[in-house]
Amino acid sequence: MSKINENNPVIGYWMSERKRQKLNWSEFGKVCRYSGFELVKIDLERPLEGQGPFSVILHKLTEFIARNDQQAISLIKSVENYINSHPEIVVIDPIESVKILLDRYRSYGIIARSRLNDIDVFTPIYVELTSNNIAENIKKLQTYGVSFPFICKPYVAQGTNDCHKMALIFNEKSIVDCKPPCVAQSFVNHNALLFKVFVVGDEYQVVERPSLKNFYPSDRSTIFFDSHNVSKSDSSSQLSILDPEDQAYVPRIDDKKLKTIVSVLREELNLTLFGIDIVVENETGRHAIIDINVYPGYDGFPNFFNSLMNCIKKKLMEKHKNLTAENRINKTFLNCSVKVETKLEQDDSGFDTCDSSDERKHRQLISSTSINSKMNTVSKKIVNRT
Ligand SMILES: O=P(O)(O)O[C@@H]1[C@@H](O)[C@H](OP(=O)(O)O)[C@@H](OP(=O)(O)O)[C@@H](O)[C@H]1OP(=O)(O)O
Ligand SMILES: Nc1ncnc2c1ncn2[C@@H]1O[C@H](COP(=O)(O)OP(=O)(O)O)[C@@H](O)[C@H]1O
Repeated sequence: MSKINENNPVIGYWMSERKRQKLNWSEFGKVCRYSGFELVKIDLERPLEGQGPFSVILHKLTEFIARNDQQAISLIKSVENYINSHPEIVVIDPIESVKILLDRYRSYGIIARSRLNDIDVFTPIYVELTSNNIAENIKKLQTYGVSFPFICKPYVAQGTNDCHKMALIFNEKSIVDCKPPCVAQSFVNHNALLFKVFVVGDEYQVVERPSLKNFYPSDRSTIFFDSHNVSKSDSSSQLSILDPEDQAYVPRIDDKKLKTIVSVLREELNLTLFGIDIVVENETGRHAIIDINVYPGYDGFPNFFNSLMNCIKKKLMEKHKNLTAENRINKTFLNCSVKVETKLEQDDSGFDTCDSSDERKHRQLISSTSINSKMNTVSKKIVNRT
């Protein structure tokens, strides 16, 4: 086992204590040490500048990004500033991409506009409701074609206490149960089976989870539920028990489609760690994406930490390659400029070509590129590749 020394690249991370425990994160510390990395928890209350240098920053800051108070805003701002002034660091994942996914309306828009349409993968019809005016909401639902029953989902997708509190609405008189701002989305019958896809860079794993049973428009009153009581691996909600006539049919996911879904969304979202929730519509077999999550729980993903390590190494290699290329381009550019200046002025141009800031950044990264030689130390297992 390699020993940590000052030259070892550092992975700075931040996630809540709850998530650390859920993931059994100290095991990842061992995987890091084994691969020659040091894993250090970032102290968000201190300036980041003094805590590095980091080769990688891995974070789940959704609870701060989702909050709108001054303290959370300035905390995220300072992390963003630090990241912006250190382009040599691999960031998993870009805060800008995370922000998009925390907004359900925006993430559905990305799916709806993507080329997933071409393979008949869709997001169920949705509309945002921002007002408490019932007549206005009825009109909006009709205009956009949202049908009964539909699910009312809080605007914010992750990171708050209320973001998993949903309402299943069966008729017009219950529209009063919508709590704007929210997204109203047509309910797709899918025989209570949810396919959860966990993505780690170019690897992914699909697990099956319980989901809501089939529902139809009716006079019944609204069903309020917390999604975490329905679709976790150990959930056993009454809402998931199929009616006897539905029990024979078992939805299947199409592996080819799944592969395309993952590769299109990786590209669209610019994320490394995310989860996609898919249901397969009864009768048509069409695949509907109903939710995308930032840095999910990976419950059921075999050897998640090894995959995460492999992914980090690949991303460092890519970053190294890009910075080297950028550096080469800059050098060429500088050389040209120097030549032009020399020609024009027949004089010392004043350019300092030997220690550009890019080169300094490059050196900082490369001090950690003993990484290259460590590329193959982690056993490579798993799964499907995009
Ligand atoms: O693991 P965490 O940080 O508790 O976050 C959960 C988790 O990502 C969970 O995903 P999954 O592992 O069950 O797929 C997400 O659940 P949903 O798919 O039901 O949305 C949650 O959104 C995350 O919760 P949080 O809102 O606390 O970020
Ligand atoms: N459009 C939909 N059609 C059918 N069922 C849905 C739909 N959207 C959500 N669900 C059900 O509600 C649950 C929670 O919805 P989801 O959007 O994934 O919320 P969360 O982000 O809280 O997990 C899903 O696991 C699924 O059972």
